Order: sequence, then C-alpha cells, then structure tokens
Amino acid sequence: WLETDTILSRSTGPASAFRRISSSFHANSFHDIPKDIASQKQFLRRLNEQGQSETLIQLYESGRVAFTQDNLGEYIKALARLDRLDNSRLLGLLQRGATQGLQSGSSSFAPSSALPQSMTGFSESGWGAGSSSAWGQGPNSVGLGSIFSSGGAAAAAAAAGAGAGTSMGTNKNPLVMTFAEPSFGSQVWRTIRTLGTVFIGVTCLSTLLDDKGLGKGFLSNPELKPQMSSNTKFSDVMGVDEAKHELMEVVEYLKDPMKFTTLGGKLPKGVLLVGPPGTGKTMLARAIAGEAGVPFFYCSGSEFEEVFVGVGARRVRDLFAAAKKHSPCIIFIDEIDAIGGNRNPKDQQYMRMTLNQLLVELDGFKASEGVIVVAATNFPEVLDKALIRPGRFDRHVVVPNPDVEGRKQILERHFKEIPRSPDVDLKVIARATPGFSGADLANLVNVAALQAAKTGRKVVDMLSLEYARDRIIMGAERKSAVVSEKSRTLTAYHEGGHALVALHTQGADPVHKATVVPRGLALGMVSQLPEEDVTTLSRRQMMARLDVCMGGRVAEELIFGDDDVTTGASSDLKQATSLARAMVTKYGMSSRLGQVCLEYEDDGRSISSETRNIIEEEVKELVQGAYLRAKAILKGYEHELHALAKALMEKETMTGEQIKALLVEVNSASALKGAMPTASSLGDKLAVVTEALQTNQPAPATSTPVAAAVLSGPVVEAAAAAAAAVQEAGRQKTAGASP
Ligand SMILES: Nc1ncnc2c1ncn2[C@@H]1O[C@H](COP(=O)(O)OP(=O)(O)OP(=O)(O)O)[C@@H](O)[C@H]1O
Ligand SMILES: [Zn+2]
Repeated sequence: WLETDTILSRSTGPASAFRRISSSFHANSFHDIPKDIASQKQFLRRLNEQGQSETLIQLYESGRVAFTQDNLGEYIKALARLDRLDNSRLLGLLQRGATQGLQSGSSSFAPSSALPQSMTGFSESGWGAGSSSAWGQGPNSVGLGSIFSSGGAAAAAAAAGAGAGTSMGTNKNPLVMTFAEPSFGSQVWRTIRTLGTVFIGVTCLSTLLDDKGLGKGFLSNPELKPQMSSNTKFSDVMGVDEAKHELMEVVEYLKDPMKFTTLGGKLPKGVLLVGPPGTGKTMLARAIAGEAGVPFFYCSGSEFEEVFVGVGARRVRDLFAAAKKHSPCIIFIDEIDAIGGNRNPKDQQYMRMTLNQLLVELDGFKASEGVIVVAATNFPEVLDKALIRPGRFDRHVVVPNPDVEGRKQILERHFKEIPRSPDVDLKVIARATPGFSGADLANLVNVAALQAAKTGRKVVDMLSLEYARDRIIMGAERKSAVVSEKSRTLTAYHEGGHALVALHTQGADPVHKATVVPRGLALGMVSQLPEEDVTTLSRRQMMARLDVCMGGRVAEELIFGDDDVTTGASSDLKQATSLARAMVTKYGMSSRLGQVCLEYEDDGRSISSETRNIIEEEVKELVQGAYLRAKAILKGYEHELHALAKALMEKETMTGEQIKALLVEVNSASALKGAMPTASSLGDKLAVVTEALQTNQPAPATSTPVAAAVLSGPVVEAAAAAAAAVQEAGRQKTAGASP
C-alpha cells in the first residue's frame, strides 16, 4: 500500500491539484451564493439534494464558500455521491496539511504542549496523525515527507487564503475548524483505503496459500466431492476371492442398512484392507462402492498432513461431515499408516492430533448411519492399537499377492483389450512370475504390449512376454554392453554350470532358461521355475538350491583353474550362505544345534559365542558340501558342460527344453562314437562321488578353526534374506557373474 500512496501523491501531486482547483475558478460563475454561513449551508445542502453535486464540488474547491464543518460535510457528501472521494486533491491536501502542520509543531496552530493531546485525540477517532505517519513509513518516507510538507504548506496557505476570503477566521478559532473538518472526510477515505488494502492482502494471501495446496484445508473446504462414478465391480478384481467374499457382506449392508440391524446386530464401521502394495486394495474399495451403488470418498493418509502440520484434524472432520451428508457411502483412506502409524516421532504430535480426530469421528457415528470406512495399509503392524480396537477398524481383510491361478486370471483380465498370438500360454507366464502383485502383472502386460509394438508385431506373443518378465525382474537387457570374449566364455561356463547342476540334482527346480545376455548387474543368468508356487521347502530342495548356487563357481574353477575364478560368483555365494544360515538358525536343520530357532529378539546379541562358533561351522559345512557335490556333478558331466557353454555362446539364450534336447544329442553322439567312459575318468567320478557322499552325511564336528566373526546383525539379516528367498521361491534366478 505504501507504493500506491506514493505514486498517487507524486503523479497527481499538489501542483496538479491546484491546477484543477484554479481551472475550476473560470468554469463557472456563481451569482447567488449566500454570504452568511447558515444560508450557505442550506444552499449547499439544496445543491446536493438537487443532484448538483458537481457544481457543489467546484464551488467548494474554488473557495467561494466558507470552509466550515457543515459545508465540508456537504462537500464530502457530493464527492461520495460522485464516487470521487479518492480523487479529491483538496480533501487530501487539507487532511495532510493539517497533519503536517501539526507535526511540524507550528506554534500558530496549537501550543506545543497541547500537541500530544490532540494527536491522541486523532488516533482515538481512528485516523489522523498516528495513521498518517504510519502510511509514510518505509523506503519512500523521505520523499513522502517532503511532499507532505510542501502539501502541508500549500494546504495551510489555501486554508489561510480561503479563510481570508470568507467571514471565517477572525475571532472564531480556525484551528478547531480546520482539524475537525477533514476528520470526517479523511476517516471515510482512510476506511476505504484500509478496506481496499485488506482486500488486496487477503486476495494475495489466499492465492499464495492455494498455490501451496494449503487452501484446500484452510480457506475453503477440500474437494470433498464423492466420486459417484465408481463403476469398478468385484468381477474386475481377480485372484482375491476370499477378500471379495468377506467384503460382499459390506455391500449387502450398504444396499439396505436396515435389513441387517433389525436384530440389533452390529456391523463393522471400519474395514482394514491389509496387504502388499499393488494387490488391488483400492480396486476392492471402489468395487464395494460400485457394487452397492453408493458414493465413494477417496483420500490418502499422507494427504492429511501436507504443507502445514495440524491441518489434518480439520480435514478429517470435514471428510466425515461430508460423508454423513451422502450416506450410505464409503470413505476410503489409503495408506492409513501415515496417520495411524508411529513411524516418524518428529511429527508425532501433529499426527496424534489427526489420529485422535479420526478416532473421535469413528466413535462419533452409529453403524446404522450407513457410513463405512475402508482403510488400506501395507504395514498393519505399525498401526496404533487404538485404531484397531473393536468398534473401529476391527475387521481385517487380507489382500495377499495372487497365487498361480490368481496371476493367470489377472493376466487374462489385463489381456482383455490386447490382442495376443495363439502361442501365448498365460499359465506359463503365471508360473514364471511368483511374487508378482496385480499391479506388477498389469505392468508386465503393458511392457509386453509396448515391446511387441516396438518390434513391429501385430499381436503380443510369448517372446514379448518373456522379455517383459525378465526386464521387470532383472532390469533392462544390455545387449550393447561390451563384454570381452574371455568374459563371455567364462559367463557361458558359469551359467552352464548352474544349469547342469540343476538338471542333475534331485529336488532342484526345472531349468526354465539360461542366458548370457547381460542384464541389470548380471552378466548372465539361469532361471528355474517351480511347478507350483512354493509355500514350504523341504531339506532336499534347499540342499539342491545350495548345490545349484555353487555350480557357477565350480564350473569356472574346473575349466579355467583355481587362479582364474572371478568375482562373478559373489551373489551366488551370498545367496547360498544366507540360505545355509537360515537352515541352521531358523529351520532346525543342523544336527549339532538341534531343532532350535536361533533367531533372537535382541538381534542375536545374547547368543553365546560357543553357539555362534557352531553356527558358523555348520553354515560352512553346508556350503562346502554343496560345493563338493556340484564339483562331482560337473566333473562327471564335463563333456555336457563344454557343449552347453558352446551353445550358449552361439545362441545367447536357451530355454530349458532346448538345453535338454542339446544334452540328449551330445550324449547320443558320444555313445555312437562308442566312447565308453575311460577307466581313469570313471575312477575320477567315483572318487568325487564318494567324497560328496561323505560330506552329505551329518558330518562329525570338524576342527576347522573358525573366526568367531558372527555378529548379531548378519545372522538376522541372513535369516530374513533366506525367509524372503523361501517366500519368493520361484524367483530364484541364479544370477551369473556380475561385473
Ligand atoms: N487383483 C487384481 N486384479 C486386477 N488388477 C489388479 C489387481 N490388483 C492390482 N491390479 C492392477 O494394479 C493396479 C493398482 O492396484 P491398486 O491401486 O488397487 O493397488 P493397491 O493395493 O491399492 O496398491 P497400494 O497399496 O500401492 O495403494 C490396478 O489399477 C490394476 O490395474
Ligand atoms: Zn552364478
């Protein structure tokens, strides 16, 4: 506002004001202006009443009438009528001149001792000296001050001149008149200016706040409009039949709230959908609304606290208020752990406020009001206990990752609008994608469709789907990566080693594919596919996994020698070690330690060092045994390894079927040649097999000194890794040499 004021004063300053005043002198001639003050007042009032405001203004500004309070009142009325209060130079000058005169302490106006008093009087009436100096503050105050003082002088002169031209100012006190007169006008003026300023300020502020997203909860109501068009149906959500079944009841209830409560039974107010990300929790909530044909309010827990903390509680209140107006309806709160969790202690106080408000709202409506609150979370364990108490979110519906059949159905669903070639067997893709969520599968179909289009195919075929799967699991192929011939050869033997051990080990999952195309961080990989989704693993299966893991390193060693083994096997070794550790500490598969679970709450700190040593020895023994068995197999089938590595280098990628066919071919060729295993090779084979058999027995305690380096962390971490490995069993790609 300072700026506006300055510009106004400068551009149309006192000089131009005087120009106008003086020009109006000639514009009109007034013959019949009464001389005495009382009649002047009557005269001016009449002018106003007759609508001759313009004349009145000119008359007053020309100084032809007395500057009395009454006359000034009429003048201001006229200005107000013509909406020119803001533009009246005279008014401004009078007002400023008076102020300035006061401030400069002109003794002719008032005794200096009276000054503070009159100033007080002014500010009490809400205008005058106090506010005037306030307007003048700031960077321009010097310039303003000088304008003011010249204005003040001019106004004083004008007032004096005017006073001389009339019968005023002799024995009457002109000071009182002068101060009192502008009071009314400037009050109006200031009020208007203040209102304008406040208006502009509020407008700016609200724009600013809106920009930051705060306006949503702060100035106006958030977009609390329900979505009526939820046309998602239960039939759209696949592979979560149990969850659908449970939620069907909620739908029935929403369709006819009265039907359920006649017997006094209580329905849940809150349903908590629990499950990993992307399993269709949002879809399910939408489907409830869609099936029941009721409005659907969506909000996300993290939305409640965005820019400014503390807004959350208010938003919760608004949300429930809006929902009650639209009942029966569904409120869906995604990521409820953002408010109901206890993850971030820093924000806890504000989160608490939001959470408390949510609890209040949940308690505050009766189940019969027909509002059902559905919430979703990936972390039910972090939820505040108060939230899951009976009467609140007491019904939990688990929405797990889909199983094989579920995955197949979800794939079917997402293929509804996408043409596919007849060779596409979704069952195979479903088997090859354990651990995938619904959202992952939707993404898979999308990536496959894009890939098919990119390679100029009319339909999505199996190749595109395989491509999409590998891409999602392992990262993009790096066909252009420069891999030296030596490294490629080594990779081929390494992957060949994994594949052969898998093919020749009982209990190992069938080989799905082997490749030496670099992908993500891996230089190659062998993927195996379990027939079914794995829920439990037998000891034999785990041993087989250990063996397959070791196959890569063993092949490198056999072909290139001990000194040329590479770092490539590090992830294999890591995987094998963590699995072995889980077998020992978690699954009770060590004869020396017995059937105990060694996963301690305190990160294993309380495990005795003795036990730790034994754990280490047992783990080492398991891995070592796997190494020897893998070595036995690869030594025995070395000719197969050479053939497979050669084929892999040529073809880059081979399916399990192709590998089997190749091995059959290789073996029949060598049989045709009549090449019976030579005595020495037979002896070799026997030697390693016996060696392996020995280690497969629950071996007696070896006296290998093992550094007691098992720290608490790794034990738990490895166990967790192994658990994850078991859960996502099928995803066991045996990654090849990493760069
Ligand atoms: N069971 C399913 N059937 C069909 N499509 C699904 C299924 N689950 C997920 N999808 C697909 O994944 C997308 C994301 O699902 P949705 O948003 O419902 O997951 P969510 O469980 O709510 O995830 P988040 O926990 O991350 O919020 C859906 O739009 C849909 O295309
Ligand atoms: Zn490997």
